Amino acid sequence: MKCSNKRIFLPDQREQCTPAYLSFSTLSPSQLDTAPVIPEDLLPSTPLNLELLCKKREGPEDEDSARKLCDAILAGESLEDLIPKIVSCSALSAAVRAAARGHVRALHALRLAGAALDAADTNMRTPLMHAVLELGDKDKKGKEKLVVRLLLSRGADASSVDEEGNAAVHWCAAAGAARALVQLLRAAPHATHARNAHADTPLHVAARQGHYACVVILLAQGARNSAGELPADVCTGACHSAISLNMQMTLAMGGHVPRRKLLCSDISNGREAFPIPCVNEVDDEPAPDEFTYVTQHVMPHHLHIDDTVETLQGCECKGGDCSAGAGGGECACVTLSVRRWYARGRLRADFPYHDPPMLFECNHTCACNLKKCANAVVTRARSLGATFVHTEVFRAGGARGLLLSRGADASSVDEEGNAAVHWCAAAGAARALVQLLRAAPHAAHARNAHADTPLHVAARQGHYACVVILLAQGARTDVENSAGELPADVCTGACHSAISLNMQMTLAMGGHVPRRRLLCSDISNGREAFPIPCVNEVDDEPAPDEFTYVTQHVMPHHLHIDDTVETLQGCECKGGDCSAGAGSGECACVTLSVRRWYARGRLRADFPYHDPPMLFECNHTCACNLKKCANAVVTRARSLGATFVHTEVFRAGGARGWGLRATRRVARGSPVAAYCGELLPAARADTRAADHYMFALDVKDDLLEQCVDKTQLCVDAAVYGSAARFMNHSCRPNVAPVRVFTACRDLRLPVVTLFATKDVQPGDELTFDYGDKFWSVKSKWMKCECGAPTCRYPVKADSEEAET
Ligand SMILES: C[S@@+](CC[C@H](N)C(=O)[O-])C[C@H]1O[C@@H](n2cnc3c(N)ncnc32)[C@H](O)[C@@H]1O
Repeated sequence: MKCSNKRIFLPDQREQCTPAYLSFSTLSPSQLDTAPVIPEDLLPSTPLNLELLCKKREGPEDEDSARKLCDAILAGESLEDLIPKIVSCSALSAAVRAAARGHVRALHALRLAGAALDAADTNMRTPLMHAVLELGDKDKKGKEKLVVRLLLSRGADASSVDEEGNAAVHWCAAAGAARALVQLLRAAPHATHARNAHADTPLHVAARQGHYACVVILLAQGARNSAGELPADVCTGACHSAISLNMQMTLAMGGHVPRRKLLCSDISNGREAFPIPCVNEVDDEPAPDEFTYVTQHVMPHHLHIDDTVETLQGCECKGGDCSAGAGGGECACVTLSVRRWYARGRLRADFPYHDPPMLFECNHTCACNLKKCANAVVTRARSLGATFVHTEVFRAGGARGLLLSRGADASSVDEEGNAAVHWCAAAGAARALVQLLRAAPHAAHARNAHADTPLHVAARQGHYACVVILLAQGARTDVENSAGELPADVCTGACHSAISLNMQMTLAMGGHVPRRRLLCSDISNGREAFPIPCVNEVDDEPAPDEFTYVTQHVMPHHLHIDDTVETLQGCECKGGDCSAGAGSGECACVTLSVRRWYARGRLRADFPYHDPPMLFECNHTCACNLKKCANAVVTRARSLGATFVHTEVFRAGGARGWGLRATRRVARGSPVAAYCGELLPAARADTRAADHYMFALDVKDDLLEQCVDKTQLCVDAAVYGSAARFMNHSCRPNVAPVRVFTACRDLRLPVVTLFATKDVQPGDELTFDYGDKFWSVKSKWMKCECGAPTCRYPVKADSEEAET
C-alpha cells in the first residue's frame, strides 16, 4: 500500500487556541448518521433534501421516471430541473432502478437522501435482490457487483425474502454469482441455511443449476445437506462430487463441525466478575438454559446453619497477614487447618489433593487485615463470585480419550519431528486423530523433519478418512515438504480427489477461510493485565510480529520532557477524592480541566468527544488519595498497562489489515487504551519511510510557547507499540482520542487515551476517526473501507469518476 507522510491527528483544544492542523470533525458521529446530506459533487446547486421531495410524489408513476431521476442526478442537473423528476418518482422505484442498473452513485445519493434501501417492491423484492438478479453467470457485471457491495455496506438486509421465500442468496445461487455470494454470506452467514417456499436451500438451487463455484462456497460456509431431497440428489457431475465429499467429511468427523459458535456471552448473567461465555464447536445444541446461575447457595427450605461469632472463632493477629505457620501463639485459623497450606495465594506444592484436609480461612470476625491475610485466599476470591478465573462453557461432545483429558501434550514431537498426529495419520487411526485435533487443533499444521504435514503422511499411506478429517480441520493443501511435494503430489485415487477438490474450494473462496485460528494467545507478551489474543478468521496471514509490544513510550533519542514538581502542580485536597467540581477552593487539577469531566470512573455523558478538552488528572504530587480520587481515572487504569479493557487483535481483511475489537462490553465513557510507541521529535518523524502508525501530538503555538522545550512530538507505533496501534479508522467510530495528563504535564506529551464514545458490545471493532486531514492526503492512494453508511471516503479521490 502506498502512503504519504501524513499522520493521524489528535483532536483540537479549540477553546484555547486557533485550529490549524487538526481536522477531527466538529460534527458528532450521531449527526453524521442522521443528516441526509447530498455530497456537493453530486449536485450542482444548493444541497437538496431528496427525502422530502420523494415524499411529495403525487399521481401515477411514469414508467421511465426512476431511470430519468438516476440519470439526472448523475448528469449533475440543476435543482430546478431535478424537482419535477423527483416528484414524479418514488424513492423506492428509483432505488430499485439504480440497483438493477448498477448506478452506484445514484444509489449512494438516494441513500444519503434517506431512501429506504430495504423497502420491497410489489413482489417483495428489495433493491439488493434486484441487484443480485442482474448478476449474470460468472459474476461478470462489475457495476452490479459494486452495487451489491454498496448495499451490504450500507446495511441492506441480506436475509429479507421475496414472496416465494427466496432470499438474495437464493438468487445469487441461481445466477451462479459466486463473488456476490461470498459477500452476502459474509454479511449474513445464516442465510446459508435459508429455505424458500419449496424448502430449497441456496445449496439446492446452486446444485440444480450446476453452479459448482457456488456449491463449494456454500459447503465451505457450512451449508447443510440433510433436508428432504438432498442437494446431492438434485445434481450430477462436479457439483455432485463436491456435495458427496462434504457429506463424507461430515461423517468422518462424527458430525463434528469445528466452527466456533458463541451461544451466549455470559452464562452467569452478569453475576461473575469474569463473564463466562458459552460456545459450541461440536454440534447444534443451544446454550443450557435449564438452570439459574447463582454464586452462592440458595436454600429452598429453612436450614439451621451455625454462623455465630463463637463458631467463627476469629483469630487475633491484629492487623497482621497471618503468614505464620500453625503452632502456639500463631494464627488460630491456620492452626485449625493443621498447618499453613497456602503460599503466595495458592495451595502449596505438597498439598495432598488425593486426601485433602479441611481448610479454615480467616473470616470477617478475625483481627487480621483480610485484604493482605495469607489465610484468606478463597475469602478474597469469593468477592469475584463463584468462578475465580477466566473460563468458558463449551460443548465437550462424546467421551474423550483418557490421556488427552488428563492433559497429555498432543503437540510433543519425537526425534524425527513427528507429533502424535503424524503417527495417527500414518496408522490411519481416524477416531484418535479427531480427538488429537480437538485437543491441539494446530497440530494439523505440524511438520516433521522432512517438512511433511500430517496430510502428507495420511495421503501417502492412502488413509482417506484421515485425509478428510485433516482437510476439515483446515490442513493446508499448498504446503511443500522438503522434497518440494504438495500433499496432492504424494497420493492417487480418492485421497487425491479429496485434496484437489479442497484446493479448488480454497481458490473459489478467493482464499477466504472462515475458520477462526488463534495465532497467539497474548500479543502483548504478558505486558498487559488482560492478555490480548490474536485471531485470524479471514486468511492465512500469521500474527504480526514486526513490532515489540510496549505499554509505555520508548525514546530512541534523548528528549527533554518537563516533569518537574513545579509543572506537576499537585492539588491540595488532603486525603480527599477530588470529587468537587471546578471553581475556587476546589481541586486544582479539576480546575485545570475547566470542569469535572469524570463521573464513576468514566467520562460524563455530556463530554464533547468531537472536540475534546485536555484533561488534567491528579498525580503523585497531589495531596489527595490517588486510590479513590475521582480525577485519577487514566492514572489508575495505567497500572493495568496500555489496554484497559478486554480486547483481541483480529484480521479485519482488505486494506484494513489487522484491527482491534472488544471481547467484553465496554461502557460509554470508559478509558479503553493508551496509544504508546516510539516518542520522536516531529521533524524526525517526517523522515521515517512509513507512516501507518504515526500519531501527531501537535500542540498549538500558544500552548507550545508555555513549554520549556518547543519541539513538537510524534508517537510512532510501527516498531514499538501498544494494542491501540491496531485500531483502524471508521467514519462512524466508537472510540475517540483525548489528551490526558497524568504523571507528566509537559503539554507536548499527553497520554493519548482512547475513550469509548458509545457502549461497545463484545465483538465490536474498536475504531476512531483519523480525521479529514489524514484522509485528504491518504484518499489519493486508498479508499476508506470502514463500511459505515456515512463513510466520507468510500472511493479514492482520483478514481471517483472511473467508478461511475
Ligand atoms: C494505525 S494502523 C491500523 C492497524 C492496521 N490495520 C494494521 O494492520 O496494523 C493505520 C493503517 O491501517 C489501514 N486502515 C485503517 N483504517 C482503514 C480504513 N478504514 N480503510 C482502509 N484502510 C485502513 C491504513 O493502511 C492505515 O494507514
